[in-house]
Amino acid sequence: MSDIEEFDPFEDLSDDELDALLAQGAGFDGIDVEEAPAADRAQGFRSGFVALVGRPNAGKSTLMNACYGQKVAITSPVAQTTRRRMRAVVNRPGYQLVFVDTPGIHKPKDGLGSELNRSALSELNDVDVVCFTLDATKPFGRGDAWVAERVKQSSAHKVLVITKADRADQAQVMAQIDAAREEVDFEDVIVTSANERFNVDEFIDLLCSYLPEGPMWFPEGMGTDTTDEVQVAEFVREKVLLHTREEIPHSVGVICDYFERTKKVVRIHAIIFVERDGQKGIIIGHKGEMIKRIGTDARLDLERLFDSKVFLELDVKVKAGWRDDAAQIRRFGYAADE
Ligand SMILES: Nc1nc2c(ncn2[C@@H]2O[C@H](COP(=O)(O)OP(=O)(O)OP(=O)(O)O)[C@@H](O)[C@H]2O)c(=O)[nH]1
Repeated sequence: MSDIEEFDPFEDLSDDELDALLAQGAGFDGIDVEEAPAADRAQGFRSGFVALVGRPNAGKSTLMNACYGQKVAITSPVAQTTRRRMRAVVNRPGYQLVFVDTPGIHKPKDGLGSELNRSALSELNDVDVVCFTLDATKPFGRGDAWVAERVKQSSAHKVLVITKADRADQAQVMAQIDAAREEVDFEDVIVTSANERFNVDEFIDLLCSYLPEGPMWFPEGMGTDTTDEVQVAEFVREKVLLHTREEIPHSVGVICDYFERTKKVVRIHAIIFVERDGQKGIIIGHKGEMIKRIGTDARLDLERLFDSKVFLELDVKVKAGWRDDAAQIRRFGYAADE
């Protein structure tokens, strides 16, 4: 066994050691926006934060990626894919928009679910614009009304964003708009399809029109404040979500505990945590086929992301009941105040 394989942040490290590791960026968001470098800008520069909120699966992450022009947040058909507030910076001449993708707001079934809700709701008053994302293909339900009620209480500008218009007819879209408008007095409504890039640029222009005068929060060229280790953990988790079914996706947490970039190659080690031995067996698969598939798919994505050859090594470990354990949720980086 190599040193890397023996490394387990949950079992071998004290809390202090783990904190020191995390401070270096292992698995967690790195930059505090408050301390982000603010470049001097000519007067009239406008900037601000835009939160995408809505039910799980509404298409928030896909829309943010489309606005950014590259994959920064993972997406999947599995509800509650997003567990971290991911930020993506979009620059336009005279403007800087910082998108904040939030976890889908839902009725929580465990500690993790409650934490995800807290994380999403905490953004509502911390941003300049709140975008209520509403899936055009699903009828407006009680869950949507609940989210709408929270949006209504936000002091930010409010925009209704209908998503997945490519899969809905006009009557469905109109019904969604009418239902949402019954709940909230939106300042604007826009119908989009991230998949077909329909109204994506128009959406960005619309958001820019709401931005207050402000500094450049992130230097040009910095697209996200997410660390390499967080990107790795998220991309690996996405492949688990895409290749597994039923309870597995919700039981999985991933941490990247080794990341080394040289001129020629990126070497990575990540651990996939599940809650039960049976789940570990499913992730590994018959003769290791499943873990191999997850690893290959994640590696291909990471090679694109880092524009480099990547060596990715994965381990699978069991951490029973982590979703109801606040300390573990925090260690994965899924806590609301991360
Ligand atoms: N047809 C179509 N599908 C879309 C579009 N946008 C998103 N989807 C699909 O909808 C599903 C959910 O998308 P996500 O972007 O992960 O949704 P989310 O709101 O971030 O979900 P959570 O992480 O659960 O909060 C995925 O299967 C996407 O491919 C779109 O414009 N058109």
